[in-house]
Amino acid sequence: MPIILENVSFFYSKNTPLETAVLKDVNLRIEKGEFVGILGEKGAGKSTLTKLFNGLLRPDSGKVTVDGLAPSSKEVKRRIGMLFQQAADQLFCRTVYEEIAFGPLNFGYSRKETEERVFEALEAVSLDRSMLLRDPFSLSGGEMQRIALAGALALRPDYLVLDEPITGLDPAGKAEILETLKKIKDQGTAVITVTHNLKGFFPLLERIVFIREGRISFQGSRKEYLETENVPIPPVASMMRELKAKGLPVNPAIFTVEEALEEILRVKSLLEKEKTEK
Ligand SMILES: Nc1ncnc2c1ncn2[C@@H]1O[C@H](COP(=O)(O)OP(=O)(O)OP(=O)(O)O)[C@@H](O)[C@H]1O
Repeated sequence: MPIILENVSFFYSKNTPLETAVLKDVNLRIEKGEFVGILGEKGAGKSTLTKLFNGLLRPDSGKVTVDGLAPSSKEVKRRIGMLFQQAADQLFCRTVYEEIAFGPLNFGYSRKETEERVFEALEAVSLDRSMLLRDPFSLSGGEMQRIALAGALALRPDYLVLDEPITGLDPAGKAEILETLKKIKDQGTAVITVTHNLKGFFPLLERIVFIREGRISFQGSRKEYLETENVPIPPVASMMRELKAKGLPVNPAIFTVEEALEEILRVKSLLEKEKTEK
């Protein structure tokens, strides 16, 4: 069963002079196993939206359910793993082991079961067991992010919700997290990420939800997204669009640099063939 939002509206500081309507009549359904990108301008309401999924915030009107359960239930806290923007802010234990074990122990799993989950989660984020006794704060930004991710994975969530998970990481750290997320999704966990980083995420997204001023202004596939006006698109898609506008018969619905190269070479050989035939 999915995460379902029905006619959801949300205000900060409701019934005060500072009242701000952030989400307006949002309808959304996220299925298990999907890779969904939540995009939109700054302040559009993306982070607020994700906080409704697991009850960190409650809607002022409308309804949120997760597999038919209320977001405030403890089971939903297990089913939805959350990872916020600055992973370091989410870490607070003395060792990497304690950090990853925190969730399972808190949910009452035995020491043995917890240990199994710690090892499994560490493997999922491609880190070595030699790391377990390290102080999390002695790690690189990318490693810290992966430890925070492992902490969320140790509860074997059905949905992983991330807010700008690669912001601030170096290129190697970004690539590691993207690869890990792809693996997690391939194993059946839904990955839902708020991001401005289209370059990194676009090739992975199966569905895009675009928020504009608190409303969903678009939801659909990457291909449909690229056909939409007034939305930011990845640099590679923008280049293909320009080539098409210049009269080259390229397919503009391209998501990765590798595909772009292949498409450009295809068109090049097509044009050369046409020229020799004339
Ligand atoms: N705790 C809060 N109290 C009052 N207003 C808030 C609070 N958190 C966010 N807001 C406001 O709500 C609106 C939506 O914020 P939100 O963080 O959900 O947007 P966002 O789309 O995630 O933005 P960004 O891309 O900049 O992270 C913004 O105008 C923001 O200033």
